[in-house]
Amino acid sequence: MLDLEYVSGGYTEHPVINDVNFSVSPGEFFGILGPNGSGKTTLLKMISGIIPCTSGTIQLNKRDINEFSRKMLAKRMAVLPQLTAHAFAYTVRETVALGRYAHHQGFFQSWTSEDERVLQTVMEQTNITVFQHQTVQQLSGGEQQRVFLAQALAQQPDLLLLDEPTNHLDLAYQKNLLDLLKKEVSQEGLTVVSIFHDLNLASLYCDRLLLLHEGRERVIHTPDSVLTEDLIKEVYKTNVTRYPHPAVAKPQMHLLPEKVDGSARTVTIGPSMLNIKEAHITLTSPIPLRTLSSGVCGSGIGWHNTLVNRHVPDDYDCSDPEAEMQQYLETNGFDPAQTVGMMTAVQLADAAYSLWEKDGVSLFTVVTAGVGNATDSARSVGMTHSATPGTINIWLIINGHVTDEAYIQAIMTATEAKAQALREMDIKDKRTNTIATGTSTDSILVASTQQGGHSPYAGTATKLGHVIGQSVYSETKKAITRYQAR
Ligand SMILES: Nc1ncnc2c1ncn2[C@@H]1O[C@H](COP(=O)(O)OP(=O)(O)OP(=O)(O)O)[C@@H](O)[C@H]1O
Repeated sequence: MLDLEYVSGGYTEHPVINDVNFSVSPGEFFGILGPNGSGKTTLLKMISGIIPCTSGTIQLNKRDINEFSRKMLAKRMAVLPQLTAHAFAYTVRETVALGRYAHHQGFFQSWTSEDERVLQTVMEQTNITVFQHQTVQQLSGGEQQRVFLAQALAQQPDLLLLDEPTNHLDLAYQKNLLDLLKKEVSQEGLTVVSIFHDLNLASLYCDRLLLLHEGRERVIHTPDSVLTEDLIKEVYKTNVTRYPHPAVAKPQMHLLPEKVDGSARTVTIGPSMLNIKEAHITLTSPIPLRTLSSGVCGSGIGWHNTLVNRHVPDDYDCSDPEAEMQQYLETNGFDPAQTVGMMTAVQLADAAYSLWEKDGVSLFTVVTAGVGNATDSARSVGMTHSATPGTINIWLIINGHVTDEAYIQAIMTATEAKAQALREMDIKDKRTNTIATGTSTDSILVASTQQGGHSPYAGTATKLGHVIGQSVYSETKKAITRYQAR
């Protein structure tokens, strides 16, 4: 529906836009990205006909935009400009009603019931009906933005051009506006071409992205292909880290701030930070640790500075252990937002721990172990619960910088070492009478300071993996021996 071929142009004899080519299909949400001054607004002005091309062609529905009268173009294409100071004192209703002008035959055509229906619909969609009798200049920046979007929607265009539509909008209205546009795109066939500064919003909402660099197209593709660390670093000249959105299959880019405060000091997590009491073992780190855990609280991936392994009675039974644990942490002065919390019925005085420093690896390993619920994972039938305590909780805190792969391999290596300790100690699944591989309620945490030495991998072929395997094997055996002696 929109085709640009070798488009160049700008404000002076030196073009801002150079040889840009792309096509947008009907019903597509197309995003334009690029650093300040890369030519995004200039390109949008050229598409809307405000600035002429010095070379190349812009076609709308296979017709050159220069062949359209202003009014004909306004019926097909609406523009939501970057918000500027609006001095005029029209009411909100009057401002939105101006959007219907393109649909009127002559200047004096009377207001029709269809005009009124569209006006009411777009004011409701943008949530501005309550302001309709106020003047635009009485509104906040975000409210004004919604009024001008309503005006653009009132034009009922096929193509909507937007210049940073979420500028001035709070979080909820950013989402509302983009959800509304997406709905118009997918249900009504509207085509949207929008400039974005927020790469993550562009990733979430756009079907394809054009990345402009110094007035030229650097790449046009899906968010997955455009939002790569290398491309963004090259074009925006800043370091970013790419991560998947936790709930949507779209990439998200995270800025990496310079370390300018005391967080740059190197910390070694070790036994001096461990506090073993009858009720709980805690480890308090002076810096947040990057954690991956199966704890009751703080599970999954996160950053936490407190680790808690709490003693519960053997008959502990609770319908909502997460809420109960949260309550426990708060009551005992821990901030649940910064804490990974686990539980065990074993006596915490029997915990085994050591700081392992070997081959350039520094690892603090803490294990509490009971084997009352020992289970052979190859033959398990689900939760088993005996009268004796039976959980193995393992903490691995790496004094170093590790990758996501290394976190996963660390869990794998630790689990293998735990299974080997159980095998050598002849710990059996009581139900099957086969060697146990763990217990039915085991938990694990891998944490790292993300400072110092870098370990990309933690499988058994690596130095880190070697130390993880040895330490888990050895501390698990020690903890089980103490448990059995009790
Ligand atoms: N009216 C104008 N007259 C002359 N030059 C202009 C005009 N408007 C913009 N420019 C120049 O054109 C270049 C591109 O500007 P443009 O506004 O298109 O960039 P942009 O990518 O939209 O930037 P931003 O992200 O800052 O909004 C800049 O170098 C700018 O100085």
